[in-house]
Amino acid sequence: MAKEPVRVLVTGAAGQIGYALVPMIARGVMLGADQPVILHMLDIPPAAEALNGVKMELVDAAFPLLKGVVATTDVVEACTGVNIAVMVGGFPRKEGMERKDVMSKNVSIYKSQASALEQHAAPNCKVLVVANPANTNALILKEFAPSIPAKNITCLTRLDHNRALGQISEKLNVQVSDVKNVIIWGNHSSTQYPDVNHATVKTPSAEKPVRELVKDDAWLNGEFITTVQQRGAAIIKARKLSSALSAASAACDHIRDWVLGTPEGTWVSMGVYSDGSYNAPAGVIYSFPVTCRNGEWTIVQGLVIDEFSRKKLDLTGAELTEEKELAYSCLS
Ligand SMILES: NC(=O)c1ccc[n+]([C@@H]2O[C@H](COP(=O)([O-])OP(=O)(O)OC[C@H]3O[C@@H](n4cnc5c(N)ncnc54)[C@H](O)[C@@H]3O)[C@@H](O)[C@H]2O)c1
Ligand SMILES: O=C(O)C[C@H](O)C(=O)O
Repeated sequence: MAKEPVRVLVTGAAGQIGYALVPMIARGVMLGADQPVILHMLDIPPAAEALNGVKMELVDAAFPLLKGVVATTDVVEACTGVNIAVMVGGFPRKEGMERKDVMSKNVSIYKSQASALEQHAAPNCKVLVVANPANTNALILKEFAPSIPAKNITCLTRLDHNRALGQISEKLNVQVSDVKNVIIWGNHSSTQYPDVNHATVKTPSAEKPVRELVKDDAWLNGEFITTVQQRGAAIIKARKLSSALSAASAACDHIRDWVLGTPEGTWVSMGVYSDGSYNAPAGVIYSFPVTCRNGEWTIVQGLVIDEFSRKKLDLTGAELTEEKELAYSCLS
């Protein structure tokens, strides 16, 4: 029997991530090749015409899984009945700006959209915040939507996770699909800590630790980390626009693994409401290694954190605490 369609909201759908993301969702990349979807697309009035153009293209693409499209500038209409909300709407970072610089513009959007989601989304709606500052926008959304369970509100650090996999794959000249269990700790910002201490590569004989294969701790503790931390800025410099296709693809990976589960023996990175695991600050949205099963994520526990890593986990945690304060000062 055919499955009931799932309603997926994409805010900022007329923007560049939106343009890459909505066809992926309509093709089944996010929820599976047998899962019909109804797309809800929200943007602001100046983008209404462009949004309608995206809707026209979705119709023209004749996606078999796409059972309906709502394209609107009305936040209530956009949020009504949605099962999944991918929050991309906001102002992107331009060259030379830190993600914090876009804070005041974006947190107020997340405060008001929190209420709309709380009141109108389907029960148990899963929320992924992509727009920067992603962790803090997600935190504000959580704080101003108190009836949505905290476990349902996440932010995107899967792009950073995938970037780390990509760097290791390039360095070792192995397939990216053979690399797993990197971790992004903390903030989706230049203080994030891409950690390979538990990462492995599938080789013809066995799964081997990344450190053993790379045999270059100076690179792993230096250039590798800064490359991943600065990748967003490098893309902006090269494209004069922030990453879009990789961000859209990572958003699909994030939701797919959350809903359908992570493969056995594999974890992924998600920004989730911190319970203080690994002595990260509690009460911020912090990126942890997680596994997912039955639509729920669980933080992987018991990983050994060495002294080098400890400092980096603390640094990115301190930035999130500071961002939280800044966000509240922007809102007051
Ligand atoms: N977390 C990540 O890994 C990651 C990666 C890439 C980009 N980003 C962030 O994602 C966001 C979107 O990037 P983009 O390149 O698509 O930007 P964009 O400017 O192309 O698109 C953003 C869209 O949001 C719309 N918008 C603005 N305010 C809105 C509101 N109140 N409600 C609904 N829509 C609204 C704009 O009109 C625009 O169409 C930015 O904040 C960017 O920094 C995050
Ligand atoms: O760096 C940015 O602002 C864009 C995005 O967050 C990215 O990581 O590509």
